[in-house]
Amino acid sequence: MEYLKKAAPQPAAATREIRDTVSEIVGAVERGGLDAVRRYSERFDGWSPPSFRLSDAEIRAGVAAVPEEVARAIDFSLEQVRTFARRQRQTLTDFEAETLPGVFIGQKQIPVNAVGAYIPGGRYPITAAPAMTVGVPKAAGVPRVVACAPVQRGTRGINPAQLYGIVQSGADEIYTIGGAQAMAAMAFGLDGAPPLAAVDMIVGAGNAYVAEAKRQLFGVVGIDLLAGPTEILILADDSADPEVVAADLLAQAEHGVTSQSVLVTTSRALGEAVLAEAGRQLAALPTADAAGPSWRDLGEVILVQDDEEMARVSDEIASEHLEVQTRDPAWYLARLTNYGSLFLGHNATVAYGDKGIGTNHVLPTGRAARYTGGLWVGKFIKTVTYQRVEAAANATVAPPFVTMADHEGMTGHADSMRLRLRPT
Ligand SMILES: NC(=O)c1ccc[n+]([C@@H]2O[C@H](COP(=O)([O-])OP(=O)(O)OC[C@H]3O[C@@H](n4cnc5c(N)ncnc54)[C@H](O)[C@@H]3O)[C@@H](O)[C@H]2O)c1
Ligand SMILES: N[C@H](CO)Cc1c[nH]c[nH+]1
Ligand SMILES: [Zn+2]
Repeated sequence: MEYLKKAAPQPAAATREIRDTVSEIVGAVERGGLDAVRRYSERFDGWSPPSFRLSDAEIRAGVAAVPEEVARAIDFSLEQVRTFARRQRQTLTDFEAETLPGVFIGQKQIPVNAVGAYIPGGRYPITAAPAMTVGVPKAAGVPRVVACAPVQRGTRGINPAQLYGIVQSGADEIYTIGGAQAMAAMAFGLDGAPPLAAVDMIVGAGNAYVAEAKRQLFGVVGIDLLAGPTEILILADDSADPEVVAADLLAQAEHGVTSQSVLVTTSRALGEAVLAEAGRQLAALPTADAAGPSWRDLGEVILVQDDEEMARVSDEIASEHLEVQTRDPAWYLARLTNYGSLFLGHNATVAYGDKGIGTNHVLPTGRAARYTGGLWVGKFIKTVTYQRVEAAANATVAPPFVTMADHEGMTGHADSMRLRLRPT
């Protein structure tokens, strides 16, 4: 393995300042409710409306500003994401098995009752975000989905295209609240007129304060996963087009200076061509863009011997997004084990996934793909279990379990089971 370009060491994920600020905000919202939310909203966003919850009239006025072509594109994206989520939902089934005569063990799929979805603002108000975090829980059958999004800087509301996406995705309540205070508000609930009833789970991507709030609120509520700065890894051989590979690396570098873009290749010629091409594409950008520093500091090009070594390095990196631009992508589909989402062949691109080809764009970062996949319909569904036992089966199951409980000294447990052996 040889580095044709090596990244600088990654900055630490959450600084003490962020942890302390978020801890203060979360504590204040828990104790002070709406007053605390208003205080932080004024401080960080200059935003203090009479009510944080959008009325029907405000929603109508907001979405009226969305160009028709943009609305149709968002509809298309939402439809793709919903279609795939519904197909995934069908893979989660209830069943009951008779594991011993008279012993019935079953599982049931129950949607979470109330979900809070955070829709991030930012330099790029991402219009596919509502499909991922509102549309998918709705496809799971979640009865109540609350959406929170920050006020768009310099305006008096949520970005209209994001608001359109939130509405079309089926949100039941919409609040113009951003940051850690939004996450805490959804987790603890707010008194007010109308009140915001606490949810059971909070999901979605956002800045470092939003991610840290999710981490601190885990336990009070469930969370989806900790989705940090975007990453891309491309595996390519000499069949790949350097212009396409460079464009795909720089597309994710656009997310910000903490985004990592890595190419692993079996071809020195391709690696060198991609480096030259990335330089050319960056120079052609109209403005000084985040992609520049991100690629310069965190971009990496690694040369390997063969497909097997390429797969081993890829599994070690465990990237959020993984593109395979080789002659035989099917071999990689069968071989690879660690990635958030896989993009197979020369036509598939992370950007398609980002904008809503069907898979979710909230994905594990920072090597979390070693142990989890991304957000999906199953995250909003609890697979719960049950047992039913017929009287005749007590004679089979009670004796070994009573023996175990007696051996452990757990007399209460033993008695609970012995009682089932009494003649009726
Ligand atoms: N992984 C994904 O799927 C994905 C998608 C879209 C956006 N993102 C990320 O979302 C983020 C959007 O950035 P953003 O910050 O503009 O929007 P945001 O919506 O994540 O956060 C805005 C809020 O941050 C809070 N905030 C700002 N400065 C603060 C401070 N000093 N102390 C406490 N709170 C503060 C404010 O309350 C504000 O409402 C980016 O980091 C982007 O990479 C990720
Ligand atoms: N790449 C981001 C995290 O998967 C999502 C996104 C949406 N639009 C652009 N990018
Ligand atoms: Zn992206």
